[in-house]
This record gives sequence, structure tokens and C-alpha cells, in this order.
Amino acid sequence: MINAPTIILVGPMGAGKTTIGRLLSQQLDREFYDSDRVIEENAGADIPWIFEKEGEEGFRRRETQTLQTMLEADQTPVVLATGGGIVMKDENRDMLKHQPLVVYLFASVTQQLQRTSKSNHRPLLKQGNPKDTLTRLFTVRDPLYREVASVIVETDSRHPKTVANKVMDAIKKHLAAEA
Ligand SMILES: Nc1ncnc2c1ncn2[C@@H]1O[C@H](COP(=O)(O)OP(=O)(O)O)[C@@H](O)[C@H]1O
Ligand SMILES: O=C(O)C1=C[C@@H](OP(=O)(O)O)[C@@H](O)[C@H](O)C1
Ligand SMILES: [Mg+2]
Repeated sequence: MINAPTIILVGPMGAGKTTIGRLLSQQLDREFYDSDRVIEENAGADIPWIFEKEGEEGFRRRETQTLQTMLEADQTPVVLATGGGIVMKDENRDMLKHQPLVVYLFASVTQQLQRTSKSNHRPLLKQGNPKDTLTRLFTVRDPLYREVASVIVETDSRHPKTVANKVMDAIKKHLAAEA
């Protein structure tokens, strides 16, 4: 695992990308980055503010630029959590498909709903009915996560540490099959 390349986590809001990414980085003794946090640091503002002032389009522009910069800059392997909408742009999916290790953290809509209801920093879930929004996004995005992923890990009803261990196992299997 020491030689494993950068691990990129994709999946819907509430899949646990941020949580599991942090755990994996600790287990592997690697740097952890979350594209959402990098966007916020570069903007000097949080995501709700960016959505409010620049719209989703402005956020997506920043997201693509951040992904590009991070993948170009990345020399030593790190763990990178992305935002749930990273797969919406063709150019982002192209970048991700060129990466050796993209993990799709799968979560059912029911589970996404439970996990995202604890906080209110996700602008897309602030308008309308969150269940309808998550269902609509899942229909569009699930095939796109599958398109870019090398590994898929189910997260429903699993403790974060169990998910992190499952990711490690799945990565080992994937790398062994590739070797
Ligand atoms: N496997 C899990 N089991 C229980 N709660 C989880 C799990 N993964 C994440 N969470 C919780 O769900 C919420 C959303 O997780 P987060 O890591 O922010 O997801 P994402 O970055 O994919 O949107 C957080 O409160 C987190 O503690
Ligand atoms: O699904 C999306 O379009 C988004 C997901 C969020 O990240 P998380 O998936 O980490 O919640 C964040 O990037 C933004 O609110 C938009
Ligand atoms: Mg996150």
C-alpha cells in the first residue's frame, strides 16, 4: 500500500468522502486534501457564499480549476476527497479517468439523506425537498461515478472505520489485479 498512487474519492453528498478520506490519510500517513476546502481557501469564502454570489456555475468553474491544479501539482501520493458534483463536467471526468485510483463511495439515497440532514452547509439541499433533490442527482450522477471509478465501495450501514478498511481491501485487490 505504501506504493499506492493518489487515492481520489468520488460519490454523492453524504457518502462520507470527507470523513473516509481523512481516516485513510491517517492510516496511510499521507496528506489529506478536500477539493471543497481548497476551493474555500482559495476563494477566502465558504461554499454557500460562493453559490450565492457566483451561482453553481461559478462554483463549478472553481472546482474544475482546483481539480486541475491539484492533479498537476501532485507529486507525492495523497488522499483527495472531491465534492459530489465533480463528475458533472466532461473535462473533470476526463481528468479523473486518467487517474489510476478513483474510489466511488456508494450510498443509497436514504443513507445520503440521513447523513446530510445533520448539517446545512450544502446549498443544493437548501432549496426544495432534499429527498427529491438527492434522488434526481443520484439518477444523473450514479452512472458518471461508475464511469470514472476503478473501485466501488458500499458505505450503507457501515461505521466509517469499517468503510475505510473496506476501501483499503478493495484498493489492494485492484492494485494486485493490475500488477
Ligand atoms: N460510514 C458512515 N457512517 C455514519 N456516518 C457517516 C459515515 N460516513 C460519513 N458519516 C457522517 O455523515 C456526514 C457526511 O459525511 P461527509 O464525510 O461530509 O460526506 P461527503 O463528504 O461525502 O459529503 C458527517 O456527519 C459524517 O460524520
Ligand atoms: O453534490 C454537489 O454538487 C456538491 C457537493 C458538496 O460536497 P460533498 O459531496 O462533500 O457534500 C459541495 O461540493 C457542494 O455543496 C456541491
Ligand atoms: Mg465532503
